[in-house]
Amino acid sequence: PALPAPDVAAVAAVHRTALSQGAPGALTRIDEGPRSYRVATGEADTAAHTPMDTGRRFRVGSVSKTFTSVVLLQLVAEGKVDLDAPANRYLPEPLPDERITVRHLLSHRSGLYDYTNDMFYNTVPGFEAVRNKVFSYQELIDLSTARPLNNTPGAAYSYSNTNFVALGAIVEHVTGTPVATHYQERIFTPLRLKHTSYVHPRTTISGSYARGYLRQDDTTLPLVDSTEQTVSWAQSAGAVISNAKDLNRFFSALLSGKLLPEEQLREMTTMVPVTADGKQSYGLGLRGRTLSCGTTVYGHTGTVQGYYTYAFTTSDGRRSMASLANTSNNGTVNTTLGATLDASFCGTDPA
Ligand SMILES: CC1(C)S[C@@H]2[C@H](NC(=O)CCCC[C@H](NC(=O)C[NH3+])C(=O)[O-])C(=O)N2[C@H]1C(=O)[O-]
Repeated sequence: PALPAPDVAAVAAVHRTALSQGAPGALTRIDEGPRSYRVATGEADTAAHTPMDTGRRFRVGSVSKTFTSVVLLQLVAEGKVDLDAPANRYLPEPLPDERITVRHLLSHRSGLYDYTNDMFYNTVPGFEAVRNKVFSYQELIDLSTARPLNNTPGAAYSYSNTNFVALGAIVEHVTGTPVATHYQERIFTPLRLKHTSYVHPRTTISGSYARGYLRQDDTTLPLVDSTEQTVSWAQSAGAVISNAKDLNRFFSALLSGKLLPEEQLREMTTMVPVTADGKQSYGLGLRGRTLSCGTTVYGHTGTVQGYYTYAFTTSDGRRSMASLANTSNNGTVNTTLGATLDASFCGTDPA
């Protein structure tokens, strides 16, 4: 059945609410075949008072995990990696539990502790301590394995950046090629994602971009401009830079079968509920959300210092939406921004 037309006025209202809650700016772009709907609100740069526009690039955070999952699943299709083999078969140094499989990493069921819980316990000091640091994959994995597993491998869903750092290490160890090359040759170039890049450990964003503003734990203090950073604390778990048009093209291509063979796309989109109401689910590097109108959309969310992202598409990839608010450490804004999904795919304000 055809989806109702996007409610662009409702998208604009969501943006205005996000700004009232502390976001300097917001943008949403919806693409459906040749049609696009664009809404930009507030400022991309609060010092220069530059207006936000929907073409601006931004750090996508954990939306990067879906790019990493596509690379990994292409390697599975090429027979280079077995989803249900122990991850240790493909790693230079072993994880502490042989039972952790590649599939456990992709579905956040390994139990590996998320080192960012400690790294960013104090938001701004934690960020300032790492914003110019360069980590190896192994250093990040070691931070995680210094703590016990959250759960027996496979026994529970427990989201952890460590999983997608380990997957980046697997890609590089198995192929001898950096993840940046795989992203470029397997995804960015074939899909003509001209505004998408992986430039770790460079700290600057090229072209036209939105600056990001991190809210302090003492919310009475001013926002911190967090735009320039290596994102080395995340790498294959969060360091991709893109824009709304490219994210829409990526998720549309993915769900319409242009990036993975049918078998691997079926594995990726085999979703497991992760909330009690069953409205949120996780597959392999892919989030599912069932909206107020009953439509389920597939994509990922992202939180990186100064940037909240939602990037989702319909099960057939016909309609895609990407939304950004250029602030973070502000859960109210993050929740508010999520209402662009209902406005974009259900055509109504959320009930
Ligand atoms: C599961 C998430 C939400 S967290 C995970 C990843 N982002 C991070 O792990 C960064 C966490 C610290 C970010 C920082 N917060 C603090 O420092 C709080 N003390 C801020 O808000 O900028 C990402 O992206 N994922 C999101 C996702 O997948 O949606």
